[in-house]
Amino acid sequence: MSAAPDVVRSAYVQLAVTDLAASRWFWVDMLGMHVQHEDEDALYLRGSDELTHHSVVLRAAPVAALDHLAYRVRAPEDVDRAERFFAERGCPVRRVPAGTGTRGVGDAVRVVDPLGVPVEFFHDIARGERLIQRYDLHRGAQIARLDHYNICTPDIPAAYEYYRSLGFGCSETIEGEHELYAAWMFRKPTVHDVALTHGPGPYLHHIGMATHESHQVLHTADIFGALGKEHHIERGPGRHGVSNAFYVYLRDPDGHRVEVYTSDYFTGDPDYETHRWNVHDDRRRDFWGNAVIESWYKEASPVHDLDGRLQPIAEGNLDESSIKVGADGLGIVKPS
Ligand SMILES: O=S(=O)(O)c1ccc(O)c(O)c1
Ligand SMILES: [Fe+2]
Repeated sequence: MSAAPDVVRSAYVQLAVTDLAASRWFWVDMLGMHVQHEDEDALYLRGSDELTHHSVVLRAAPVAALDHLAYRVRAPEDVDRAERFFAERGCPVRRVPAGTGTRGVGDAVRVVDPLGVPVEFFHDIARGERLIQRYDLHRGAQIARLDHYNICTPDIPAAYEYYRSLGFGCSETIEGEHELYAAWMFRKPTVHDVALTHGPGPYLHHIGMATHESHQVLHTADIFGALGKEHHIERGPGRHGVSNAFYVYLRDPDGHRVEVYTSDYFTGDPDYETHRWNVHDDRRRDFWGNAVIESWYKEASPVHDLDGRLQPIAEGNLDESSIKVGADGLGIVKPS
């Protein structure tokens, strides 16, 4: 088997959205992302810390779905490695030469990975102006950068092994007596580039966008409330057990879930050890034991194949939301 591509980080997501103007209001006016390019077909957005062309592409389409996730790889040769790695595993693979794929991105390869998720691997990408200290342009949620993806898949152990084969570390897990319910996997030295959530899939559960400060997470909730748009707030604000991050979950106009997320921790030492949570610990999902709204477990975005067709869904065999533990808030009996 060929060597895995050297993945640097989760780099951008392309979402199909049904109303570009409504999406622009949510992602630009409310989240404060910067427009690198826009036309009648798509918006190319980035956070204030991001020096590459975009981290979110919103493509006008009749049906809302995930077009693809994208990982940046360390060198151009890693695009070739990715093509070989996935072809050898029998995955659908399509080379996307520079100028034929997503605006701003160079030579790339797109695959449907073993979990059924459409993923692009690229190295070359156009640069954007340095906005890190353009505080005059920071607004709304003041999103700094894309931090992670969260995907729903019915076989977490298999998904864990797949991402380990790509060289990802595992920062934290949620485990039952015999079951693995969730895992957080990283290449960049933070808690995750991708989280694996048990459930029917493949689905995109959410995109995690990082801010620098917890007050920006609180401000995000306040501005949605101030505008009478509180229905876009789904869960939180709160403090995660897993990752220790401060968070609020939003739903965009198409229902795509976005987490505004800050203050997780460093995972870059070679001997980092996975932190394991028991599924019966009601601090795992919310460190203060707050309930997790059922929609957070039950709703997610469908994903496309390489031709833009919706992928079939496989059912899962575990249901964490059925665990009668404080943090899930579903008919919960608090421990005495
Ligand atoms: O709810 S969890 O504490 O499991 C959690 C941790 C980190 C995340 O990014 C997340 O979306 C959810
Ligand atoms: Fe997240």
